[in-house]
Amino acid sequence: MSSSEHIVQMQRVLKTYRQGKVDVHAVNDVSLEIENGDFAVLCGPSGSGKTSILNLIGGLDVPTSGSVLVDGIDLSTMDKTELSRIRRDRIGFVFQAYNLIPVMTAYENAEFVLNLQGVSEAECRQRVMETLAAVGLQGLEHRRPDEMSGGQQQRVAIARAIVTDPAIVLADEPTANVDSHTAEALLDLMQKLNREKGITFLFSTHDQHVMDRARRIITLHDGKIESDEIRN
Ligand SMILES: Nc1ncnc2c1ncn2[C@@H]1O[C@H](COP(=O)(O)OP(=O)(O)OP(=O)(O)O)[C@@H](O)[C@H]1O
Repeated sequence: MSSSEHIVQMQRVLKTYRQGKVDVHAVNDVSLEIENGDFAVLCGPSGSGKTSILNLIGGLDVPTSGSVLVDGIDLSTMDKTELSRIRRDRIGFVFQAYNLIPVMTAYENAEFVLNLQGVSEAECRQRVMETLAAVGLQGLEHRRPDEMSGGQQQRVAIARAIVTDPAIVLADEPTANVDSHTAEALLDLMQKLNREKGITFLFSTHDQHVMDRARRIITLHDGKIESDEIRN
């Protein structure tokens, strides 16, 4: 398989954190490739390295050694400005705690990054309205986060993550703060976006609902890949 079919390539990645006098290998010599268009899950016990891996792929953290390529770009060769541009333009993030800007409406939260990218007002409007409709928020554009349910807020977060047409969406426990009915609806939405728009999703989760939907389940233990199952 050529590298262009891999949206993520991690080669012999080590991430070591110093905790007091002890070195913790949060990611311990992990090599991992994620295919373009995949719907993949990182699972494993608490502390096994799921968030650390997402942070490395998302350019929020740098490896102690080894390399991380996203969409063919070696993140270690990027300076801070280039890295924040890659994060802004090529990677969508969805977090457990939604991380919306509280004083902004759903529309403004989804629009924010497009403004940073310098997209024209007319194009912004079209893309934001289309994306909010795609995540089922038509008519709620003017609501602020505190006027929406947890599930609706997470839909705004998903809209914000996909409105820029990223290479990959990294979702760190996206269903952890919603009830199981809402979790299923959010997963329906993300699966639809994956199927219809070809957006690659990589999740970290403890949630069986998420694992049940995954095309690939990568299980971590003590910073290492314990098993890697591809399902049809
Ligand atoms: N910033 C940090 N400083 C020190 N140690 C860290 C840091 N981030 C993570 N660790 C350690 O690295 C290991 C892996 O943590 P990580 O958060 O990646 O695990 P996780 O699988 O996402 O856990 P959880 O399911 O609880 O979110 C843990 O031992 C954790 O304590």
